Amino acid sequence: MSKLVGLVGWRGMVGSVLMDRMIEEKDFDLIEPLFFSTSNAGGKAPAMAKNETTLQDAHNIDALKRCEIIITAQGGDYTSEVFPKLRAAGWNGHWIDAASTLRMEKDAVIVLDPVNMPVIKDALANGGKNWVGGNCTVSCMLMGVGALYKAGLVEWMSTQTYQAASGGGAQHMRELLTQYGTLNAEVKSLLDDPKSAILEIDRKVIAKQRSLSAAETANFGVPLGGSLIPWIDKDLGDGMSKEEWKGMAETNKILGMGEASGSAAIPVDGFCVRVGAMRCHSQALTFKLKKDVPLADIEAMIAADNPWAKVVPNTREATVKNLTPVAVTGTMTIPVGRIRKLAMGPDYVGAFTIGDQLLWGAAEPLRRMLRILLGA
Ligand SMILES: NC(=O)C1=CN([C@@H]2O[C@H](COP(=O)(O)OP(=O)(O)OC[C@H]3O[C@@H](n4cnc5c(N)ncnc54)[C@H](OP(=O)(O)O)[C@@H]3O)[C@@H](O)[C@H]2O)C=CC1
Ligand SMILES: N[C@@H](CC(=O)OP(=O)(O)O)C(=O)O
Repeated sequence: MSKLVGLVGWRGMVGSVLMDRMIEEKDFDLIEPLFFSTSNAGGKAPAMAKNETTLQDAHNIDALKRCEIIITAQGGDYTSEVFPKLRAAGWNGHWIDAASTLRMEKDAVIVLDPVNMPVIKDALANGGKNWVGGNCTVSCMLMGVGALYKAGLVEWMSTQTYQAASGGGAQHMRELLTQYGTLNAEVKSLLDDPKSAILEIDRKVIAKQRSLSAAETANFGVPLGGSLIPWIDKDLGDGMSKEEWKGMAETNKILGMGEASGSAAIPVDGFCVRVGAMRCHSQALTFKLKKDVPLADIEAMIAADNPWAKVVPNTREATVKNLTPVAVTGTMTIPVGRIRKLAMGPDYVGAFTIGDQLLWGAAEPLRRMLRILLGA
């Protein structure tokens, strides 16, 4: 008989991408899904439901306890509230979670199996039950350049990110587009007139950006359309943003290095910046390698690492065609381009990589963990 798999958060943004991927990969053929809701218990479950066609209350511990596996993309508050109660009630099933809440717990594994299958297998063998998707920027980065870490070549890495609006959630994506629309409307008549002065357009745009209404900046707090925000997530009070902190903490935990394993952590640091892209996170990487490795070898390692990492030749033509959020959105491909030795010395390598933060950055590692648990 198929395992009963609870699905929580399936209609949210991450959850919807997860459902689409599960349908595409025929994951529902392998499970008996039980759909939960925090807002519509008793309502009709989506079409993927088989025998269990009524939405269950996502706060009902007895209903959750029926499941052998639970996948949640409902959010951190939900995890904080429900997970401890469920475990305290004696539930011993597998918990697969998109939220960051449990990520750094000792008994949780950050799942990204093309990169850390040995870590996952080891945890499974030791009775592991808690599986958490990684931070989107970290997961996309490791899908692209994980080969260099696996080969033990990285002495340190610096990241400069260009993160999409979707990282904040659906409302942030809407807000970005609304701001773009407002700015366009402000100068539409001047744009329509080819003879109008560009500095007049520029003056009107900046005046509008500086006077956007509170409603138009409710989510980001400041304008993002035509601007950028060099701070993502909480202020840790030591000059670092929480998103920047995750870079080193999660990279090392995923790889089974650092605190988790008793080995020295690889330093990873840089700046995380929100830009006006929709759902792809991009990042410029600087590596200090432990030795001088020929570029061709680096490219070959990256290309051979997993079926999704694709080396983009370091030419203008290939880069502008293949290495942009517009090219990557909605695809599983993780292009890695601009790979070149840097002026600082032969051990210094630069690269630029992009990933769809809702696919490899959120949904995909979860459904792949489900497959691992199902042995399929
Ligand atoms: N956004 C991102 O980029 C990433 C998010 N995550 C994590 O995933 C979790 C969920 O994020 P995200 O998907 O952005 O959250 P959403 O806000 O899109 O969805 C969360 C829940 O909100 C409820 N909801 C209320 N109104 C609506 C509506 N109009 N449409 C859809 N759902 C609605 C749904 O619960 P119900 O059906 O019970 O009412 C849904 O499951 C978070 O923990 C986040 O940290 C992880 C990686 C990336
Ligand atoms: N913080 C990410 C999105 C996200 O949900 O991250 P995390 O899963 O680490 O909380 C961003 O804003 O782009």
